Amino acid sequence: MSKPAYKRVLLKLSGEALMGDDPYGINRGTIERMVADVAEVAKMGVELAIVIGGGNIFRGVAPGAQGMDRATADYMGMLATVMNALALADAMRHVGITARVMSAIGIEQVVEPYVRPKALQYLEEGKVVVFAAGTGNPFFTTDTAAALRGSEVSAEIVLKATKVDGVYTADPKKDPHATLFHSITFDEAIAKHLQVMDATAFALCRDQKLPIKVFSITKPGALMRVVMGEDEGTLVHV
Ligand SMILES: Nc1ncnc2c1ncn2[C@@H]1O[C@H](COP(=O)(O)OP(=O)(O)O)[C@@H](O)[C@H]1O
Ligand SMILES: O=c1ccn([C@@H]2O[C@H](COP(=O)(O)OP(=O)(O)O)[C@@H](O)[C@H]2O)c(=O)[nH]1
Repeated sequence: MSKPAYKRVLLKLSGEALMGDDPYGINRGTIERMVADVAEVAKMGVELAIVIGGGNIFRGVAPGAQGMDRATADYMGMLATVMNALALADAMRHVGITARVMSAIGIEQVVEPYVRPKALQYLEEGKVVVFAAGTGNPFFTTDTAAALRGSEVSAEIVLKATKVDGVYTADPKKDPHATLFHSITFDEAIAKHLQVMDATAFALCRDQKLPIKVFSITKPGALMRVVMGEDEGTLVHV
């Protein structure tokens, strides 16, 4: 049997993808499918650090957050990622995967704080580490948290599992003529203002020479193909 292409990866799971076809929240079937994909990869011995988004929960409260101070709304978004992280870790437990949630903001009664050496230890022990609360700072995104944590734990690649199957010339949800890139450089992605990830995340990965693979989380087997180094999604590179 062929071997995985990576020993340690940082997987960014879209919060919004967790809602499946629901208007907001966590869809049971969707999270179970995602976790099944993740478990398959973890069981091959790939060390997995996960950053989870929060858009699925934040969407539900967004009408009430209108006009709210940006930083306050961002802290709500970070708390939303903590809920997703807890749900994800619990779903992993159900399929026999040991996961540890670490939060970037102090919330000790609920989850342990992020401590880099501890995270590295868990990864070496074969546990899945779920990073919650993004970077812990407002005005950032969980994509930037993925770039940051990926750099901190020396992941070989950031795998951005999202709702589209790669990076397009324009947002494929809005432009039916958009075409898919097989690969693209960080500088090109930033210069073209491609919105699939924010510029802060792209710039951090570029400076750390940490490649990103963008692929679909809803496409069956896509995560496994990416981990096996097969042709799937878009590679963003230096
Ligand atoms: N050039 C592009 N290529 C691919 N997707 C794009 C592009 N521009 C905008 N998008 C949009 O970016 C979304 C992914 O980014 P984001 O909203 O951060 O999702 P996530 O929930 O995965 O963090 C896609 O669902 C897609 O609609
Ligand atoms: O370091 C961070 C990470 C996240 N957020 C907030 O948390 C929300 C949820 O994260 P994101 O939108 O990146 O998740 P997604 O659903 O797109 O994966 C963001 O909109 C921000 O408001 C933040 O303020 N700082």
